[in-house]
Amino acid sequence: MENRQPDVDPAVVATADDIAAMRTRGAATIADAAAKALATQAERAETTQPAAFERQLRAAAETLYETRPTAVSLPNALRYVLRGMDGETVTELRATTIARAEEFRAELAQAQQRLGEVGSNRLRDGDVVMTHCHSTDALSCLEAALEDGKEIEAIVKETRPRKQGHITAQQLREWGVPVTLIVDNAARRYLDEADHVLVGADSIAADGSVINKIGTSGLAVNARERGVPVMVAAQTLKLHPDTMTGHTVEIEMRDETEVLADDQRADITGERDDDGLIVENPAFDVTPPRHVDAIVTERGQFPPESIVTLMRELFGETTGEPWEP
Ligand SMILES: O=C(COP(=O)(O)O)[C@H](O)[C@H](O)COP(=O)(O)O
Repeated sequence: MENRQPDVDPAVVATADDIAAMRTRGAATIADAAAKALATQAERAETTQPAAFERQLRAAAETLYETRPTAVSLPNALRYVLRGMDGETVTELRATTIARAEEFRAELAQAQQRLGEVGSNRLRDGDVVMTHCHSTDALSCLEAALEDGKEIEAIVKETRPRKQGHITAQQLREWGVPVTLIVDNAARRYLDEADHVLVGADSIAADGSVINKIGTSGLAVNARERGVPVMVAAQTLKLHPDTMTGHTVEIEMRDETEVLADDQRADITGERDDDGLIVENPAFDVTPPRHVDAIVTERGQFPPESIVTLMRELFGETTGEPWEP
């Protein structure tokens, strides 16, 4: 990523690059990395002027924010850290910002653990869980169930085009969970063997819609038809405050080469200079609340339609750009 903000520390630009290129990915992990990057910016900001310090922190937040548009955990993390930036001198501003970032990261880890315990209560000994993509919140539920001594098996969807299902399979095998890895197209067939669908979320809208990895909505529709409950594991950090005032969540469109490499495109188009072949690569989709049974958060589980009550309690009615004072 080009550093258009001259005062932004190279470490922050590197974090932003990692998020944009998906070397750092998944909503909670992105939020954690962003908070850490703001702490680094605070540590390294070279100025004795409080106003300049604040400007640098806001520029760093903007650089991080511009990486990927869908996971609201990113602006929520930036907003949380910047709201803790307080003091009359650079020394005070630095200390409060770093402390706030550390607090955010600790709370993130705690929330994930608490959420896992709640989600685990929905799982019974011997259950088979179908997963989509790789979600640390969803995995936390499985980890807690295993710690409770429950035997769990998993059917893991590959998750084209980036195959994050492999990361899920790797983690589950490390924990000793029997894993059946399937291509996405086989999900409906294998739903007959599943007791739960368990996914994470990048954002949750005020009406209870769940925005998660592309393919989640189709899976949820099929699960409903098959009578398999759909559980969404999402810390309250995934609640999207702007949706309370009618905004929609932007769905990231990624590069076509993730779907079709240049040589594969050439195989299709041959010698033609073919602009009639269009490849679309949306990274996320929207699952309507009627296809979701429960949203599991660190504050308990909620039917999707009631999530707005929690959002109002947590965010009030006002938001703005994360870097705005
Ligand atoms: O859709 C994805 C990741 O998409 P990508 O790979 O494109 O970032 C995950 O389900 C959510 O981010 C939740 O993850 P977590 O529970 O870890 O926050």
